[in-house]
Amino acid sequence: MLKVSVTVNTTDLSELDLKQMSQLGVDCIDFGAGNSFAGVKEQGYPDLDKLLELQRKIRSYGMDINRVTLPNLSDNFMRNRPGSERELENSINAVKTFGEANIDIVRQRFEGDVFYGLSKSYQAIQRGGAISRGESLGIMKEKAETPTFEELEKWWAAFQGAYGKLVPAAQNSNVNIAMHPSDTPHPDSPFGGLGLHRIIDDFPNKNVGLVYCIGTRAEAGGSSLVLDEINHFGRKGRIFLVHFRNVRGSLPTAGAFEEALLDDGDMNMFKLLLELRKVGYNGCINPDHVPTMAGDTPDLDDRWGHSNIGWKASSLGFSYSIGYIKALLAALTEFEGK
Ligand SMILES: O=C(O)C(=O)C[C@H](O)[C@H](O)CO
Repeated sequence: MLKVSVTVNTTDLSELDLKQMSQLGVDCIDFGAGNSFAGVKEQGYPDLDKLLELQRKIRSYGMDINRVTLPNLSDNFMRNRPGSERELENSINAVKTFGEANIDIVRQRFEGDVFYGLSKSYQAIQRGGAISRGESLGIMKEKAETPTFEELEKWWAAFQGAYGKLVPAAQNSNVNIAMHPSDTPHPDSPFGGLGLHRIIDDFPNKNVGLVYCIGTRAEAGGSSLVLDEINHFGRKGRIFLVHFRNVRGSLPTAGAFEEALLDDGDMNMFKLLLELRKVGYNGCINPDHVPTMAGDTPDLDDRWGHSNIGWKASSLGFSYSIGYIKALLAALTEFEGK
C-alpha cells in the first residue's frame, strides 16, 4: 500500500510535531540529517538504545520510521585524507545499527555531489504572495569552475570505494541503500542524471536504489524525463522512496526553475502517481520541499535558498501537501477499482 512519509531534519521531535503529523494522517517519518541522531557526535554513529527509544515514541503516535540518513561522508573522505577510514567505518556501523532497529531505507550523503555557484538562487513570488525557491542560470553572471573529467573520476572512485563496503553491509543487515539525485542537477554533477544509472549498473544488487526525487528530476527535464525515469528505475524495482513535489520550468527549457505547490507547477502529479503505480511502486510518497505561506516558520537551508525543506510544526505548506497526496491516493484506489 502506498503511504505518506514526511521529512524531518532533526531527531528532536516535540509532542506538537508528532501530534500534528498523526492528526494529518502521516504514516511514516524520514530523517534527512544523518548527524542528528544521538550518538553520532559522541561515537561517530547512532546509539541503538536511543534510536529504539525514538522509534518507540514515533510508534506510540501510530507512525513509524521509514528512511534514515547515515553520518555524512566529508570532503576529507572523498579526497582520501587522514581519518577517511574512520568515516566509512562509522557509516558501516550506522547501517548495522539501523538494521538492528529494522529500518528499511538508509541514505548516504557524499560531499561534492552538488556543484554550487552555477545558478543564482532567487525568491520566487507565487500565488497570493507565497514564497518559493527559484534558481536561474542566466542571472548567474560569474559561474564557478566545475571539476575536470579526471577530478570527477577520482570522485567516483571514492564513491565506489564507499559503496563497495556499504552495499554488502546493507544487504547483511537487510536494509535498502538509496541515493538522492543531486539538487541542483547541473550537468555532470554526479547524481544529476546519468550518474543515477551508473550507481545501478555498478552495484547490481536489489538493496541498491533511489530516493526518487520528482522535483529534482523535473528541474533537470520536466515531466517527460520524470515519467521516463520512473518507468526505467521503477521497472527495475530500484525506487525505494518518492519525493513528491512540483516545479515550474526546468534548467534546459527555461534556464531556470521554481519550486511550486503540488497543484501549481507544470506537472500533473496524478499522472506521475499512475506511472509509479504502473511499475508496481509500493513505498512512501513524501511531500518534500514546499513553498512558504504566510504565517509559516520555514525550515530553511542555505544550500537550497528560499526552499522550505522539512517539516516544521504548523506548516501550512506541508499540511496542504499531505492532504493533497492523501486525496490523490484515495482517487487512485477508486480509479483502480481494487
Ligand atoms: O532527502 C535527501 O536525502 C536529500 O538529499 C534532500 C536534500 O537534502 C534537499 O532536500 C535538497 O533536495
